[in-house]
Amino acid sequence: MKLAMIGFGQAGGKVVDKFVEYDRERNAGIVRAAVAVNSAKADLLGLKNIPKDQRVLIGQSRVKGHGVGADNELGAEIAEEDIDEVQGAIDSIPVHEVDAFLVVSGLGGGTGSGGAPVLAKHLKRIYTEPVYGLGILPGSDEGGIYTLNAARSFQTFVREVDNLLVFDNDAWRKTGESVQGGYDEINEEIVNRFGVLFGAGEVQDGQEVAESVVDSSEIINTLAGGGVSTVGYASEGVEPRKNNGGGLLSRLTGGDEPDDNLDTAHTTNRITSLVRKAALGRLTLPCEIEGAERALLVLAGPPEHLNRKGIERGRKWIEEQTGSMEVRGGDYPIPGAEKVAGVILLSGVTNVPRIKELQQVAIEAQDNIEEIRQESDSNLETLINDDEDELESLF
Ligand SMILES: Nc1nc2c(ncn2[C@@H]2O[C@H](COP(=O)(O)OP(=O)(O)OP(=O)(O)O)[C@@H](O)[C@H]2O)c(=O)[nH]1
Repeated sequence: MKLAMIGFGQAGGKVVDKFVEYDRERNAGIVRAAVAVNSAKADLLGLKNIPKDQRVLIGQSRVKGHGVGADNELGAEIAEEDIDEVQGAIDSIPVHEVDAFLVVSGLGGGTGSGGAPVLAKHLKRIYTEPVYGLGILPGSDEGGIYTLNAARSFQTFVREVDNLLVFDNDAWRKTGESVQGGYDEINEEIVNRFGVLFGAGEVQDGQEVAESVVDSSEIINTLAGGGVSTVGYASEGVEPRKNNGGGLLSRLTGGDEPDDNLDTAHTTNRITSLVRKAALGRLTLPCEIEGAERALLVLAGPPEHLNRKGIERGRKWIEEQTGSMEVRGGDYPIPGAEKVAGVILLSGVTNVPRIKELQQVAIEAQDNIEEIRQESDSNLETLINDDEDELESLF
């Protein structure tokens, strides 16, 4: 499907920048337009692929291009104040050619955390196309203020978008490695997973169209109904069939190769196991899949390694696991690809212990911050006033 992507804040900008690169390399046709919005000038300068005239600096009069320093209330305020400048960049997007908007942001900081929900609300008011969010949760080692920001932003963002796709940095941290160091790899993972998902339904001219190919309306219908979504992914390398599959020998022998049945069974089994691995492995937002309201299964790879039976079996299995009656599924044929990938979008998930944990830590952080603020006020009073109150201030 064709998206207008808007990256808000540093993480959002970097991820959208990477999406543009992914799209260009694979000719995937997902990113119809890309915009970056930030209150920090340096972050915008660091981007490589988003066109310069599509990078919007907001809040200049308030923060002079230096960012909001993890103050997401300020982030929300300046987004509201400068929404016309953001709209200016969006005005140059041929919106009639996009299927949806995707607002991408890290939820732990200030600019994106506060600004992304404001932008989503604005877009929904103006356009009829769906507005999705891609929200990135901070690592649990990032500290109280990031957790508090994320919990408040999450709550607001979910309400303002048609669906919030979530990626949890914490679940993707490698052991012994700080989240900071691993961002490049993490961003690669984000773009890869969501790239395959959104790339489905965007068949390019001249590309093969399988009978059960996923259409972008199936992605939209899976996301419709709102709430929170998570994505599972698994892949397996395959030998691209040499181009003589339909070549001279096979044509001379009538087309069918003798081991075709065996191949079909093998392909079906591979798909079934990929579906299980994708659903039971690491999700972008770890959660219980039972109770997910809707799901979409996409099998991407060379057409000769995809088959309807495998997808049907996978779909049934997901129905059993989630208890959902709305499980869609289909192919995303990529001729010449060297792997088969199974992607599962689980939409409307509600059993998410990670969010409950985040909220708990956020409430503690909020209480602590308030306590420390009060204490520090009284400590300062004690410091600056002499014990017997004998001194008088000048004015
Ligand atoms: N996945 C991923 N997460 C990131 C990246 N950079 C930052 N983050 C996460 O995003 C959160 C918010 O950080 P930023 O996006 O840098 O913040 P900002 O929106 O620019 O806001 P301020 O810097 O406070 O003005 C952090 O807590 C990290 O968890 C990145 O490149 N990839």
